[in-house]
Amino acid sequence: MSTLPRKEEEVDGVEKAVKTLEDTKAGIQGLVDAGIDKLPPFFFVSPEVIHDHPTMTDLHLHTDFQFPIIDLKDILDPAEHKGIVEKIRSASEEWGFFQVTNHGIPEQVLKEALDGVKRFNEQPREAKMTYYARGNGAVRYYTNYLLQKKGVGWRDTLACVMAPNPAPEKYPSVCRDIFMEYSKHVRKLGEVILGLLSEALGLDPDHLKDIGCSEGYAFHCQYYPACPEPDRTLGLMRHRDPDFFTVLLQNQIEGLQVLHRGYWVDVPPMEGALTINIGDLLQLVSNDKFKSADHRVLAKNVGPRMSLACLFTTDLQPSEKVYGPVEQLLSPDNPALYKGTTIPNYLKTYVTKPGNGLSVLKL
Ligand SMILES: O=C(O)CCC(=O)C(=O)O
Ligand SMILES: [Fe+2]
Repeated sequence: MSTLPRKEEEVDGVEKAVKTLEDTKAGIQGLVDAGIDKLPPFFFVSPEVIHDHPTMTDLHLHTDFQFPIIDLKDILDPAEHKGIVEKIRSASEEWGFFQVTNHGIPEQVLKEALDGVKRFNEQPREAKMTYYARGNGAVRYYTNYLLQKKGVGWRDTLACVMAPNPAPEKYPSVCRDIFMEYSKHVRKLGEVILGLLSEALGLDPDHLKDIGCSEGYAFHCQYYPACPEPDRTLGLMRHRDPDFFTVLLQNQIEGLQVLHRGYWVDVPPMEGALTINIGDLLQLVSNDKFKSADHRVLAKNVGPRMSLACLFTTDLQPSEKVYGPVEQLLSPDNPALYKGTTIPNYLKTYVTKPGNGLSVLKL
Protein backbone atom coordinates (compact mmCIF):
# COMPACT_ATOMS: atom_id res chain seq x y z
CA MET A 1 0.00 0.00 0.00
CA SER A 2 1.43 3.40 -0.87
CA THR A 3 1.85 5.93 1.91
CA LEU A 4 -0.13 9.13 1.89
CA PRO A 5 1.81 12.21 0.86
CA ARG A 6 2.99 14.82 3.35
CA LYS A 7 1.71 18.39 3.09
CA GLU A 8 4.51 19.83 0.91
CA GLU A 9 4.34 16.81 -1.37
CA GLU A 10 0.65 17.51 -1.77
CA VAL A 11 1.44 20.93 -3.18
CA ASP A 12 4.04 19.46 -5.53
CA GLY A 13 1.48 16.85 -6.45
CA VAL A 14 -1.07 19.51 -7.28
CA GLU A 15 1.37 21.20 -9.63
CA LYS A 16 2.19 17.91 -11.30
CA ALA A 17 -1.47 17.12 -11.69
CA VAL A 18 -2.18 20.49 -13.21
CA LYS A 19 0.64 20.03 -15.70
CA THR A 20 -0.47 16.53 -16.70
CA LEU A 21 -4.09 17.52 -17.00
CA GLU A 22 -3.32 20.72 -18.87
CA ASP A 23 -0.97 18.90 -21.24
CA THR A 24 -3.66 16.41 -22.15
CA LYS A 25 -6.62 18.81 -21.86
CA ALA A 26 -8.76 15.71 -21.58
CA GLY A 27 -9.87 16.25 -18.00
CA ILE A 28 -10.38 13.54 -15.45
CA GLN A 29 -12.68 11.78 -17.86
CA GLY A 30 -9.58 11.59 -20.09
CA LEU A 31 -7.71 9.66 -17.37
CA VAL A 32 -10.67 7.33 -17.00
CA ASP A 33 -10.82 6.84 -20.79
CA ALA A 34 -7.11 5.95 -20.69
CA GLY A 35 -8.07 3.05 -18.42
CA ILE A 36 -6.49 3.99 -15.06
CA ASP A 37 -7.62 1.66 -12.28
CA LYS A 38 -5.74 3.32 -9.41
CA LEU A 39 -5.95 6.86 -8.19
CA PRO A 40 -2.89 8.83 -9.32
CA PRO A 41 -1.23 10.08 -6.08
CA PHE A 42 -1.71 13.73 -6.99
CA PHE A 43 -5.40 13.27 -6.24
CA PHE A 44 -4.70 12.10 -2.69
CA VAL A 45 -6.29 14.31 -0.07
CA SER A 46 -4.96 13.80 3.45
CA PRO A 47 -7.23 11.97 5.90
CA GLU A 48 -7.19 15.03 8.19
CA VAL A 49 -8.82 17.03 5.41
CA ILE A 50 -11.34 14.32 4.51
CA HIS A 51 -12.23 13.66 8.14
CA ASP A 52 -12.05 17.23 9.44
CA HIS A 53 -15.56 16.74 10.89
CA PRO A 54 -17.57 13.63 11.68
CA THR A 55 -20.33 12.60 9.30
CA MET A 56 -23.87 12.56 10.65
CA THR A 57 -25.39 9.31 9.51
CA ASP A 58 -28.36 8.64 11.79
CA LEU A 59 -30.27 11.64 10.54
CA HIS A 60 -33.66 10.26 11.45
CA LEU A 61 -32.64 10.06 15.11
CA HIS A 62 -32.03 13.80 15.31
CA THR A 63 -34.75 16.28 14.45
CA ASP A 64 -32.05 19.01 14.34
CA PHE A 65 -30.57 17.25 11.34
CA GLN A 66 -33.66 16.88 9.17
CA PHE A 67 -32.60 18.47 5.90
CA PRO A 68 -35.10 21.29 5.09
CA ILE A 69 -37.42 20.59 2.15
CA ILE A 70 -39.71 23.48 1.21
CA ASP A 71 -42.74 23.05 -1.04
CA LEU A 72 -43.33 26.18 -3.14
CA LYS A 73 -46.71 25.03 -4.53
CA ASP A 74 -48.85 27.51 -2.59
CA ILE A 75 -46.56 30.46 -2.83
CA LEU A 76 -49.24 32.65 -4.43
CA ASP A 77 -51.86 31.73 -1.83
CA PRO A 78 -51.82 34.55 0.74
CA ALA A 79 -52.80 32.10 3.50
CA GLU A 80 -49.74 29.92 2.79
CA HIS A 81 -47.20 32.48 1.65
CA LYS A 82 -46.16 33.60 5.13
CA GLY A 83 -45.50 30.03 6.24
CA ILE A 84 -43.25 29.43 3.23
CA VAL A 85 -41.28 32.62 3.93
CA GLU A 86 -40.89 31.50 7.54
CA LYS A 87 -39.50 28.11 6.45
CA ILE A 88 -37.04 29.85 4.15
CA ARG A 89 -35.97 32.16 6.97
CA SER A 90 -35.37 29.30 9.33
CA ALA A 91 -33.47 27.17 6.77
CA SER A 92 -31.33 30.12 5.67
CA GLU A 93 -30.43 30.96 9.27
CA GLU A 94 -29.85 27.43 10.51
CA TRP A 95 -28.48 25.60 7.48
CA GLY A 96 -27.75 28.01 4.65
CA PHE A 97 -29.13 25.15 2.51
CA PHE A 98 -32.57 23.83 1.60
CA GLN A 99 -34.33 21.92 -1.16
CA VAL A 100 -37.37 23.22 -3.01
CA THR A 101 -40.14 21.18 -4.64
CA ASN A 102 -42.96 22.40 -6.92
CA HIS A 103 -40.60 25.13 -8.08
CA GLY A 104 -42.15 25.42 -11.54
CA ILE A 105 -39.29 24.04 -13.68
CA PRO A 106 -40.57 20.99 -15.59
CA GLU A 107 -38.80 17.73 -14.72
CA GLN A 108 -38.12 17.15 -18.40
CA VAL A 109 -36.11 20.38 -18.58
CA LEU A 110 -34.09 19.34 -15.51
CA LYS A 111 -33.37 15.96 -17.06
CA GLU A 112 -32.36 17.46 -20.39
CA ALA A 113 -30.07 20.01 -18.71
CA LEU A 114 -28.16 17.18 -17.01
CA ASP A 115 -28.15 15.22 -20.29
CA GLY A 116 -26.46 18.28 -21.84
CA VAL A 117 -23.74 18.21 -19.16
CA LYS A 118 -23.24 14.50 -19.84
CA ARG A 119 -23.05 14.98 -23.62
CA PHE A 120 -20.42 17.68 -23.25
CA ASN A 121 -18.20 15.62 -20.97
CA GLU A 122 -18.56 12.38 -22.87
CA GLN A 123 -17.59 13.67 -26.30
CA PRO A 124 -14.10 13.03 -27.65
CA ARG A 125 -11.16 14.96 -26.23
CA GLU A 126 -10.71 17.03 -29.41
CA ALA A 127 -14.19 18.51 -29.07
CA LYS A 128 -13.70 19.47 -25.42
CA MET A 129 -10.16 20.78 -25.53
CA THR A 130 -11.00 23.94 -27.47
CA TYR A 131 -12.88 25.11 -24.36
CA TYR A 132 -10.03 24.28 -21.96
CA ALA A 133 -9.12 27.50 -20.15
CA ARG A 134 -8.59 29.16 -16.82
CA GLY A 135 -9.43 32.71 -15.74
CA ASN A 136 -12.37 34.60 -17.15
CA GLY A 137 -14.33 34.05 -20.30
CA ALA A 138 -17.86 33.21 -21.34
CA VAL A 139 -17.05 29.47 -21.44
CA ARG A 140 -14.35 27.55 -19.58
CA TYR A 141 -13.70 23.85 -19.25
CA TYR A 142 -11.16 22.86 -16.61
CA THR A 143 -10.23 20.23 -14.13
CA ASN A 144 -10.22 22.26 -10.95
CA TYR A 145 -10.61 25.64 -9.41
CA LEU A 146 -7.45 24.93 -7.42
CA LEU A 147 -8.69 27.46 -4.92
CA GLN A 148 -7.41 25.28 -2.15
CA LYS A 149 -4.04 23.61 -2.61
CA LYS A 150 -5.11 20.56 -0.71
CA GLY A 151 -5.17 18.14 -3.58
CA VAL A 152 -6.94 17.98 -6.89
CA GLY A 153 -10.63 17.17 -6.75
CA TRP A 154 -11.96 14.29 -8.84
CA ARG A 155 -14.09 16.24 -11.26
CA ASP A 156 -14.23 18.22 -14.48
CA THR A 157 -16.01 21.56 -14.70
CA LEU A 158 -17.68 23.42 -17.53
CA ALA A 159 -18.52 27.02 -16.61
CA CYS A 160 -20.72 29.23 -18.82
CA VAL A 161 -21.64 32.83 -18.12
CA MET A 162 -25.36 33.03 -18.93
CA ALA A 163 -26.52 36.51 -17.85
CA PRO A 164 -26.83 39.42 -18.21
CA ASN A 165 -25.11 38.90 -21.56
CA PRO A 166 -25.70 35.39 -22.86
CA ALA A 167 -23.28 34.27 -25.57
CA PRO A 168 -25.05 31.30 -27.20
CA GLU A 169 -22.62 31.24 -30.11
CA LYS A 170 -19.84 30.46 -27.63
CA TYR A 171 -21.57 27.65 -25.72
CA PRO A 172 -20.73 24.11 -26.82
CA SER A 173 -23.21 23.06 -29.48
CA VAL A 174 -24.00 19.77 -27.67
CA CYS A 175 -25.62 21.66 -24.80
CA ARG A 176 -26.32 25.14 -26.17
CA ASP A 177 -30.08 24.88 -26.74
CA ILE A 178 -30.90 23.23 -23.44
CA PHE A 179 -28.66 25.67 -21.53
CA MET A 180 -30.55 28.58 -23.09
CA GLU A 181 -33.84 26.89 -22.23
CA TYR A 182 -32.82 26.06 -18.64
CA SER A 183 -31.50 29.60 -18.27
CA LYS A 184 -34.98 31.05 -18.92
CA HIS A 185 -36.51 28.83 -16.25
CA VAL A 186 -33.80 29.25 -13.66
CA ARG A 187 -33.86 33.05 -14.04
CA LYS A 188 -37.56 33.05 -13.18
CA LEU A 189 -37.08 30.71 -10.24
CA GLY A 190 -34.04 32.67 -9.06
CA GLU A 191 -36.11 35.85 -8.91
CA VAL A 192 -38.86 34.08 -6.96
CA ILE A 193 -36.31 32.70 -4.48
CA LEU A 194 -34.64 36.08 -4.12
CA GLY A 195 -38.02 37.68 -3.39
CA LEU A 196 -38.68 35.10 -0.69
CA LEU A 197 -35.20 35.58 0.78
CA SER A 198 -35.78 39.34 0.81
CA GLU A 199 -39.07 38.89 2.66
CA ALA A 200 -37.46 36.41 5.01
CA LEU A 201 -35.02 39.15 6.01
CA GLY A 202 -37.99 41.47 6.69
CA LEU A 203 -37.26 43.56 3.59
CA ASP A 204 -39.46 44.59 0.71
CA PRO A 205 -39.76 41.57 -1.68
CA ASP A 206 -37.91 43.48 -4.42
CA HIS A 207 -35.13 44.82 -2.23
CA LEU A 208 -32.42 42.25 -3.05
CA LYS A 209 -33.35 42.20 -6.72
CA ASP A 210 -33.21 46.00 -6.86
CA ILE A 211 -29.67 46.06 -5.48
CA GLY A 212 -28.58 43.68 -8.24
CA CYS A 213 -28.29 40.31 -6.46
CA SER A 214 -29.67 38.32 -9.41
CA GLU A 215 -28.54 40.44 -12.34
CA GLY A 216 -25.84 38.06 -13.47
CA TYR A 217 -25.47 34.32 -13.28
CA ALA A 218 -23.20 31.56 -14.48
CA PHE A 219 -23.67 27.81 -14.82
CA HIS A 220 -21.02 25.66 -13.16
CA CYS A 221 -21.48 22.13 -14.45
CA GLN A 222 -19.63 19.52 -12.43
CA TYR A 223 -18.92 16.05 -13.79
CA TYR A 224 -17.53 13.47 -11.34
CA PRO A 225 -16.59 10.17 -13.05
CA ALA A 226 -16.68 6.98 -10.97
CA CYS A 227 -13.48 7.07 -8.91
CA PRO A 228 -11.20 4.02 -8.53
CA GLU A 229 -10.25 4.90 -4.91
CA PRO A 230 -12.98 7.20 -3.61
CA ASP A 231 -11.85 7.12 0.02
CA ARG A 232 -8.56 8.82 -0.78
CA THR A 233 -9.82 11.95 -2.47
CA LEU A 234 -12.78 14.33 -2.73
CA GLY A 235 -14.85 15.33 -5.73
CA LEU A 236 -15.01 18.96 -4.67
CA MET A 237 -13.07 20.41 -1.74
CA ARG A 238 -14.81 22.14 1.14
CA HIS A 239 -15.83 25.65 0.08
CA ARG A 240 -18.50 28.33 0.30
CA ASP A 241 -20.03 29.84 -2.79
CA PRO A 242 -18.80 33.32 -3.77
CA ASP A 243 -22.25 34.54 -4.86
CA PHE A 244 -25.56 35.67 -3.35
CA PHE A 245 -27.24 32.31 -3.77
CA THR A 246 -27.01 29.17 -5.86
CA VAL A 247 -29.71 27.03 -7.48
CA LEU A 248 -28.26 23.55 -7.72
CA LEU A 249 -29.51 20.69 -9.85
CA GLN A 250 -27.93 17.33 -9.02
CA ASN A 251 -28.43 13.88 -10.48
CA GLN A 252 -29.40 10.87 -8.38
CA ILE A 253 -25.89 9.95 -7.21
CA GLU A 254 -25.25 11.23 -3.73
CA GLY A 255 -22.03 12.87 -2.59
CA LEU A 256 -22.90 16.48 -1.72
CA GLN A 257 -22.52 17.26 1.97
CA VAL A 258 -23.15 20.42 3.98
CA LEU A 259 -21.47 21.28 7.27
CA HIS A 260 -24.23 21.65 9.85
CA ARG A 261 -23.65 22.00 13.60
CA GLY A 262 -20.17 20.55 13.25
CA TYR A 263 -21.21 17.50 11.20
CA TRP A 264 -21.05 16.71 7.50
CA VAL A 265 -24.65 16.00 6.52
CA ASP A 266 -25.66 14.48 3.17
CA VAL A 267 -27.79 16.62 0.88
CA PRO A 268 -30.04 13.86 -0.43
CA PRO A 269 -30.66 13.75 -4.19
CA MET A 270 -34.42 14.08 -4.67
CA GLU A 271 -36.02 13.50 -8.06
CA GLY A 272 -37.40 16.79 -9.38
CA ALA A 273 -36.18 18.92 -6.44
CA LEU A 274 -33.60 21.72 -6.60
CA THR A 275 -31.17 22.67 -3.85
CA ILE A 276 -30.77 26.31 -2.87
CA ASN A 277 -27.75 27.50 -0.92
CA ILE A 278 -26.82 30.88 0.47
CA GLY A 279 -23.50 32.33 -0.73
CA ASP A 280 -21.03 34.62 1.02
CA LEU A 281 -22.46 37.80 -0.49
CA LEU A 282 -25.91 37.17 0.98
CA GLN A 283 -24.31 36.43 4.34
CA LEU A 284 -22.57 39.81 3.98
CA VAL A 285 -25.63 41.89 3.04
CA SER A 286 -27.79 40.09 5.62
CA ASN A 287 -25.20 40.95 8.30
CA ASP A 288 -24.74 37.27 9.21
CA LYS A 289 -28.47 36.59 9.59
CA PHE A 290 -28.24 34.13 6.70
CA LYS A 291 -25.44 31.66 6.60
CA SER A 292 -23.11 30.77 3.73
CA ALA A 293 -22.47 27.14 4.64
CA ASP A 294 -19.37 25.08 3.90
CA HIS A 295 -20.10 22.23 1.57
CA ARG A 296 -18.15 19.63 -0.38
CA VAL A 297 -18.65 16.61 -2.61
CA LEU A 298 -17.33 13.13 -1.82
CA ALA A 299 -15.79 11.02 -4.56
CA LYS A 300 -17.78 7.86 -5.31
CA ASN A 301 -17.02 4.53 -6.94
CA VAL A 302 -20.14 4.91 -9.04
CA GLY A 303 -20.78 7.59 -11.58
CA PRO A 304 -20.86 9.85 -13.25
CA ARG A 305 -22.25 12.14 -10.59
CA MET A 306 -23.33 15.38 -12.24
CA SER A 307 -24.55 18.73 -11.08
CA LEU A 308 -25.43 22.06 -12.62
CA ALA A 309 -25.03 24.96 -10.20
CA CYS A 310 -26.45 28.33 -11.21
CA LEU A 311 -24.57 31.01 -9.27
CA PHE A 312 -26.56 34.24 -8.94
CA THR A 313 -24.61 37.40 -8.43
CA THR A 314 -24.26 40.96 -9.74
CA ASP A 315 -23.84 41.69 -13.42
CA LEU A 316 -20.37 40.03 -13.42
CA GLN A 317 -18.68 43.11 -14.85
CA PRO A 318 -16.02 44.69 -12.64
CA SER A 319 -17.92 47.43 -10.84
CA GLU A 320 -17.19 50.03 -8.18
CA LYS A 321 -20.58 49.47 -6.56
CA VAL A 322 -20.11 48.72 -2.86
CA TYR A 323 -21.95 45.89 -1.07
CA GLY A 324 -22.23 45.76 2.69
CA PRO A 325 -24.86 44.98 5.33
CA VAL A 326 -28.26 46.37 4.24
CA GLU A 327 -28.96 49.50 6.29
CA GLN A 328 -32.58 48.65 7.02
CA LEU A 329 -31.37 45.57 8.90
CA LEU A 330 -29.06 47.50 11.22
CA SER A 331 -29.83 49.02 14.60
CA PRO A 332 -27.89 49.84 17.77
CA ASP A 333 -28.54 46.24 18.85
CA ASN A 334 -27.51 44.90 15.48
CA PRO A 335 -24.53 46.95 14.30
CA ALA A 336 -22.80 46.24 10.98
CA LEU A 337 -20.46 43.25 11.26
CA TYR A 338 -18.70 43.91 7.95
CA LYS A 339 -17.34 46.80 6.00
CA GLY A 340 -18.56 47.19 2.44
CA THR A 341 -16.67 45.85 -0.56
CA THR A 342 -16.81 45.92 -4.31
CA ILE A 343 -17.47 42.51 -5.84
CA PRO A 344 -14.06 42.42 -7.63
CA ASN A 345 -12.32 43.09 -4.31
CA TYR A 346 -14.29 40.43 -2.54
CA LEU A 347 -13.49 37.91 -5.30
CA LYS A 348 -9.78 38.69 -4.99
CA THR A 349 -9.80 37.70 -1.32
CA TYR A 350 -12.05 34.72 -2.01
CA VAL A 351 -9.40 33.36 -4.33
CA THR A 352 -6.38 34.16 -2.15
CA LYS A 353 -8.04 33.16 1.12
CA PRO A 354 -10.25 30.25 0.19
CA GLY A 355 -13.36 29.84 2.27
CA ASN A 356 -12.46 33.06 3.97
CA GLY A 357 -13.54 35.81 1.62
CA LEU A 358 -15.66 37.43 4.32
CA SER A 359 -13.21 37.28 7.22
CA VAL A 360 -11.09 40.15 5.91
CA LEU A 361 -14.19 42.35 5.83
CA LYS A 362 -15.10 41.76 9.50
CA LEU A 363 -15.31 44.94 11.55
O1 LIG B 1 -21.74 19.06 -7.30
C1 LIG B 1 -22.42 19.54 -6.40
O2 LIG B 1 -23.44 18.98 -5.97
C2 LIG B 1 -22.01 20.81 -5.72
C3 LIG B 1 -21.38 21.79 -6.64
C4 LIG B 1 -20.91 23.02 -5.92
O3 LIG B 1 -20.88 23.11 -4.73
C5 LIG B 1 -20.46 24.18 -6.73
O4 LIG B 1 -20.42 24.08 -7.97
O5 LIG B 1 -20.14 25.23 -6.12
FE1 LIG C 1 -20.59 25.16 -4.10
